[in-house]
Amino acid sequence: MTPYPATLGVILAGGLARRMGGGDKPLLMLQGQTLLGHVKQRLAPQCGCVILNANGEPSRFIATGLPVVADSVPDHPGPLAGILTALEWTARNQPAIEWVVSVPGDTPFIPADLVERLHAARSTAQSAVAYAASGPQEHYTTGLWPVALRHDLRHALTVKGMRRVEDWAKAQGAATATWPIEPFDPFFNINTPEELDAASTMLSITSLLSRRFGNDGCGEQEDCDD
Ligand SMILES: Nc1nc2c(ncn2[C@@H]2O[C@H](COP(=O)(O)OP(=O)(O)OP(=O)(O)O)[C@@H](O)[C@H]2O)c(=O)[nH]1
Repeated sequence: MTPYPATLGVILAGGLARRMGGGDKPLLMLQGQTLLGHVKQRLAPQCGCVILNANGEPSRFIATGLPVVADSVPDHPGPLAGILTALEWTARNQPAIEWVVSVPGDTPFIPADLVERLHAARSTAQSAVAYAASGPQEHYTTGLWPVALRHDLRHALTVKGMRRVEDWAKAQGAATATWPIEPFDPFFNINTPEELDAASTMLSITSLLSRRFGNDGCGEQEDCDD
């Protein structure tokens, strides 16, 4: 039983990965596991269920065991489309769940207390939404969004032409939850081959630390029917 309301997790993998040279960046391998596998392993214990937002042929993600949901608006308008897709999917398929947390598929070190602290931040600030920060850096795509705001978001995206998650989050009076960047940034994200190498080094260090000092909070998720 979590100390916060039931929350669906969406892993955002709908981008074009241009800086990586295209292809499915979340399927790149990081020490024997895909980036998606790392993200899922950290997110699943925090959420009632997890879905994958990705475009194109869904069968290439079959090994993840996650429901794959394509953008509900056309032409790759950016991560807001992935958030909208998850809010609408949840309203349709998991009507008892009122919250969605979004995490990019290229961020393999998300914290084990992500969802708990995002809920705490929006509840303390009495805000409708919350997003993550680390040190001075804000991570708008790692955020907590109420399913009830799906109509507002669809309007912002398709009628007003809004594109930046930052703009929509701030229009809702977003709260922020901030994590330290020492010993490393838990929202380190991978855009280039060099950053994939850096992540491998970071993973070696965290594995060593968790073997020495204990559990890293990873576990299994419940079933998530679509
Ligand atoms: N659903 C959806 N997600 C997107 C879209 N564009 C980007 N994203 C996701 O938003 C997050 C941040 O995206 P970016 O870093 O801007 O794009 P990227 O595809 O990861 O990489 P670049 O193309 O190199 O910028 C990633 O999780 C992307 O998968 C989109 O049009 N639709």
